[in-house]
Amino acid sequence: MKPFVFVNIASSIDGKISDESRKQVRISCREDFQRVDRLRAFSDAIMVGIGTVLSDDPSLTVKDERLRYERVQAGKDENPIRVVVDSRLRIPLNAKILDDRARTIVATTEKGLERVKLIEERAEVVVFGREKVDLRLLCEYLYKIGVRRLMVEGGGTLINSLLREKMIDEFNIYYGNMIIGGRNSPTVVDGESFADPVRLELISCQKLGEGIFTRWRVVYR
Ligand SMILES: NC(=O)C1=CN([C@@H]2O[C@H](COP(=O)(O)OP(=O)(O)OC[C@H]3O[C@@H](n4cnc5c(N)ncnc54)[C@H](O)[C@@H]3O)[C@@H](O)[C@H]2O)C=CC1
Ligand SMILES: Nc1nc(O)c(N)c(N[C@@H]2O[C@H](COP(=O)(O)O)[C@@H](O)[C@H]2O)n1
Repeated sequence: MKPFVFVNIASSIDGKISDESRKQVRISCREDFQRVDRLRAFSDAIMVGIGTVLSDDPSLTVKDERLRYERVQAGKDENPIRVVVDSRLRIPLNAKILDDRARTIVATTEKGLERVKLIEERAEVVVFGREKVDLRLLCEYLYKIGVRRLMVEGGGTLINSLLREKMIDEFNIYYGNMIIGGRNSPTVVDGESFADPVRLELISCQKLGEGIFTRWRVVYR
């Protein structure tokens, strides 16, 4: 069994999620950040790859105090669980994601065992796989500990692997009113191309702020 897995990501019109510096680019408008905050609040866990942690140093917390309050009223923690996929435990000890604002799970492999003790002082460490984190096992584990809605916020490398494993149920993509360009700028799905393109079904499409918010169901064949 696995959680319902959905991606939420902000893209430029040319499909880029950052520029060639790989630093965080503000693509979403105010309305979209509010939408993302609600989505976070209604998720049980939020997952990112270590590339995103090293580039953006995200906190992955719910920003709106009222939404955190509503979670507590519903018997949940203030913030969803944060999950980092990090094969070699490269996560910096001062990463915001390791602060005490939310429970954090760092998923690693047998290649990441050297730093386990250090990280375990700040987060739960789980080991699935030898070279890359086994995402299927990780998702099964998350389901076992009660995660039913898993929000994946990127980046493109992690999303590619999850798609190959047929783990993603839905994409929520906000297209901001900009072109970023750059052959080496990260995209929504990076890494190797698919021999047979992954097919999607459009669920909805709406103007939001200055951009477009789209939802897509993944159709695996
Ligand atoms: N615009 C947006 O909404 C967002 C943009 N970004 C951008 O994306 C970029 C980071 O993306 P990436 O470099 O692609 O890194 P990523 O966040 O996808 O992490 C990939 C890394 O995770 C590790 N990993 C472990 N097991 C893995 C597995 N089974 N499959 C895949 N990866 C595995 C590997 O070290 C791999 O290099 C940054 O520039 C960031 O700003 C990231 C999130 C959202
Ligand atoms: N929704 C959205 N729009 C953008 O324009 C973005 N650049 C991102 N980036 C994602 O948000 C994370 C930062 O989260 P915190 O504000 O630190 O909680 C970042 O790591 C990306 O995953 N998202």
